[in-house]
Amino acid sequence: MQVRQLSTQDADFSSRLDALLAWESVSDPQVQARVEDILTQVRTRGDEALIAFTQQFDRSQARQMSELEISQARLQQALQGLPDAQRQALETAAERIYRYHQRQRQESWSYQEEDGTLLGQQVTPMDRVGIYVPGGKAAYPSSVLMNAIPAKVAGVAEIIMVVPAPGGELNELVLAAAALAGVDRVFTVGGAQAVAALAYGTETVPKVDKIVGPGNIYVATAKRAVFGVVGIDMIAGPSEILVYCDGQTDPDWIAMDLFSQAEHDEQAQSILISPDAAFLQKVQESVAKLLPTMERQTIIDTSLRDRAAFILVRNETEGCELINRIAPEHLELSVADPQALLPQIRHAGAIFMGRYTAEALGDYCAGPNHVLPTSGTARFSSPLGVYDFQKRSSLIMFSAAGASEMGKVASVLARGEQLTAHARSAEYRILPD
Ligand SMILES: NC(=O)c1ccc[n+]([C@@H]2O[C@H](COP(=O)([O-])OP(=O)(O)OC[C@H]3O[C@@H](n4cnc5c(N)ncnc54)[C@H](O)[C@@H]3O)[C@@H](O)[C@H]2O)c1
Ligand SMILES: N[C@H](CO)Cc1c[nH]c[nH+]1
Ligand SMILES: [Zn+2]
Repeated sequence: MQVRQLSTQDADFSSRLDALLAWESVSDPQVQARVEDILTQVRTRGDEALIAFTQQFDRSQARQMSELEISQARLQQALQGLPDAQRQALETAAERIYRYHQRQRQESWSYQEEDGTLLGQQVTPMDRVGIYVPGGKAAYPSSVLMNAIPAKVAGVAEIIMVVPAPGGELNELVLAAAALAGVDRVFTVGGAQAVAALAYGTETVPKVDKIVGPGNIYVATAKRAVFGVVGIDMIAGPSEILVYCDGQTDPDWIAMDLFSQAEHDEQAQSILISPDAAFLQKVQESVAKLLPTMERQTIIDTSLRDRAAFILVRNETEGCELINRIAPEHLELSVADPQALLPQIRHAGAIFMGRYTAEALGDYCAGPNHVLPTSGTARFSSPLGVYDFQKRSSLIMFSAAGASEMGKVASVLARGEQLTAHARSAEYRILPD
């Protein structure tokens, strides 16, 4: 297995990189068309279509929605039945995620002007959110915690979770994580049909205000399509890792870090950038050596073949420019002094600093959220956080004196816009001299 080798000095470097990064390279017209059809069917036929797609894509035997909902008693049973080591690991991760996210909570604020006018912002939690927990090619109890804990910290009243259960098989850790995090309802449906059910509502699945969470390209494409009907957090599609290395880290470590994201999905993307050509070659040798030892060799192999690249840069500055252009979901700065590089990094979902900071720790238990923007959307999106579950309303309360003063300003501007009802509404409140 030879990973694609690029150099910034190649004449066609830019176009080859663009092709490799393009959203359309994963969400192609067939995916788009299939997702559109699924959304329409679930919107118009509700539960019936949801059940049919779950049979088709997840090999489910279910004939009615009651078979696709997991009771609270079953969630608790999963939590009580966990082996000690798993329960402890889950609780440690949950506690660290909770502690980190508590710092993100935004509070309402206001201030008063000299004439008594009050201005401010009232922060309120969302009423009902849908969390997508992936489950096609792997089970993700960690994603239950990463989705639900910030929603809880924000004070969301009702959390509806969807998770596919291929072949009808339930994952005990996923159910236990839902119990631990306090999820209100769990439906074992996935893919675009689950996104549609949450966005439009069905006879059984309640319509939510916002859908958050990661998923494969069908999920990411569906979330993008329903935005506007509901809120979404971001595009959190197939995983990505970009490692920048000065050439001094053990090449086996770097190869495994690249595998760690490639093993999620054939469409995951792993990129290594270095100014050291000999090091890139060494990592290539580590890839060849380690790949046959991997349980998910086939997925990793396809992902590396189709979507990976090793990129030779002239120097560190050029490396940082390239990082910002790619705007990866995960960035590892595997260098002696990562903090010195930090000021040059503007676009990355999460930045893992230093040779010891394997991205995998962030996936489970560092504390920050692992739901992160992909496909270059880290240019304008942030990690999932408490702020995704909070809304802000502006607060405005004029005193009589304040309304009089600002009434004069508003009147001039309104008349400039030829909106006389606006002008006269403001003028009524102007105090006589
Ligand atoms: N960016 C992030 O924050 C983040 C975090 C965790 C995981 N991930 C990504 O989430 C994804 C999880 O993917 P997964 O597949 O394991 O689980 P998933 O739950 O995202 O997708 C499974 C669903 O995809 C649908 N599907 C699969 N093939 C289909 C087809 N041919 N036509 C229509 N629908 C189809 C099915 O409905 C199935 O239920 C991976 O890409 C992983 O990299 C991203
Ligand atoms: N790397 C994923 C985000 O792209 C998150 C995850 C969960 N479990 C393992 N990894
Ligand atoms: Zn991962």
